[in-house]
Parts: sequence; C-alpha cells; structure tokens
Amino acid sequence: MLANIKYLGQRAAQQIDVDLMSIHGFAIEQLMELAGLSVAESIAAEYARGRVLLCIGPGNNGGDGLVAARHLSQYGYRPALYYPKQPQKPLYTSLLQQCRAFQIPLVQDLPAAIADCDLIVDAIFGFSFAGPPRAPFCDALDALRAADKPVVSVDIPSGWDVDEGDRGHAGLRPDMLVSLTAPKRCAEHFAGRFHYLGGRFVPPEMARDLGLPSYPGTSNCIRLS
Ligand SMILES: NC(=O)C1=CN([C@@H]2O[C@H](COP(=O)(O)OP(=O)(O)OC[C@H]3O[C@@H](n4cnc5c(N)ncnc54)[C@H](O)[C@@H]3O)[C@@H](O)[C@H]2O)[C@H](O)CC1
Ligand SMILES: [K+]
Repeated sequence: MLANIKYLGQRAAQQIDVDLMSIHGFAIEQLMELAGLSVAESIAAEYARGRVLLCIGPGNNGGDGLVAARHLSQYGYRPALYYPKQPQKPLYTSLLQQCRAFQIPLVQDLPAAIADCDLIVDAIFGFSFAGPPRAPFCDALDALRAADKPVVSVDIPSGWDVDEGDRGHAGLRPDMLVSLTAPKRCAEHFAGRFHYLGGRFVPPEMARDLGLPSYPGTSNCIRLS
C-alpha cells in the first residue's frame, strides 16, 4: 500500500466524479473509456489469455465492464457478457452495440457461464451501491461467491459497503481489485492478491490532493499492492 494515497468515502468519490465533469470538462464517455481500458490492462498484466465472463450491472460500473470487454477482446481474450438488467440509455446501448460489433456474446445461464470461463469480472456495483443487493443481482452475487474461478472486481467488490467493506458478508471475495481514480475506504479490507489503480485521467492538482502515485510510462494502470 502506498503511504500517501487517500482512501475515499462514498460521498467524496461521487463528488470527485462530478468535479471531473463539471469543473474539469470531461464527458462521462471519456472517463468510462479510460476506466474500462485500465481494467483490461490490469487483467492483461496478471492473467493469461482465456475465457472471461464479465458480469455487468445497471450503472456506470457496468459501463466500465462493457468497455473492458471490448479491450479484452482486442487483447486476445475471449469475453462473454452476463447483463441481466440493460437500461435503455444511449451511453450503455452504444457500448453494448460496440461489444456486438466485436462479436462478444451475451449469456443468460449464469451457472453454465461460470463453469465455462477462466476468469470472472465483477462490474456489477460501484461507488453508488447502497443497502442489501436487490433482484436479480442477489442471486447473481450468490452464484459468483460460490464460483471456483478468480474474480476481478471493478472499483468496489460487489455487495460490499463502499465505506465499511463486506458488512453483511454478502459480497464477493475478489482475487484482484482495480480501484478507479483512487481507492475507496472498503479497499482497506481487500485481501486478494492484486490491488491495482486505474483511471488515468486525474488532473495534476487533484492527483496531488489525493496522494496518487505516478503511472509508469504509458501504462493506464499501476499495481498498489
Ligand atoms: N471518476 C470515476 O472514478 C469514474 C468511475 N466510473 C465508474 O462508475 C461507478 C459508479 O457508477 P454509478 O452509476 O454512480 O453507480 P453504480 O455503478 O455503483 O450503480 C448504480 C446502479 O446500481 C443500482 N443499485 C444501487 N444499489 C443497489 C442495490 N442495493 N441493489 C440493486 N441495485 C442497486 C442503482 O439503482 C443504479 O442503477 C464507479 O464505481 C466506477 O466503476 C465511471 O465509469 C468513470 C468515472
Ligand atoms: K464491482
């Protein structure tokens, strides 16, 4: 763990997201593209090319997963999407359309898809998750928790309280966590093998305030622990 890096509470994480767009002029599509790219790069740094099941949630965490699927496909992995609740917003429908163009299949049968993959990406809930998981994601989280495949969580291990961690013991136990922008408080309880930071879009002054490390060379991710 790096000495000066700030671990953000839920409110602070949401405020930084707003500031990046309202003060610094970013569009959500740009942030999401760089977030998803950093997830794919983190995976490529640690896991062999194989079959990747990406579990996609209804918000922007899911959007990061759709972007990551496309990049993983370009890196030679074989992604598939489990996407049980598909909001009809242009942001997400366009990303799904791009996944179709890359011939990334959608799967319906989660237990069969888990049996059929080498790695699982948890892009279900991010920093706006609150309260106990509701359908259809409670069953999906049960199935993923019982899976005998490594899980990579995007930003937050799904089911975890953003500030407190796996309070209800209903959350996932990822092998890798890719924190985006900066780690959230729950990441202090992460006990998997690889903790990465991604989302290389933070302007220098904000990066200094957050105590972010410098990304090496042209990399979009950096290993924290
Ligand atoms: N600046 C950044 O770091 C960026 C991060 N990105 C990613 O965006 C997510 C946060 O996205 P947001 O849309 O705000 O929220 P979530 O994806 O966490 O989910 C919202 C979604 O989930 C539903 N929901 C909430 N709680 C529950 C529950 N208990 N049961 C069922 N459903 C629930 C809610 O209704 C919404 O539909 C962040 O973590 C990063 O991954 C951006 O992509 C780029 C900028
Ligand atoms: K997640």
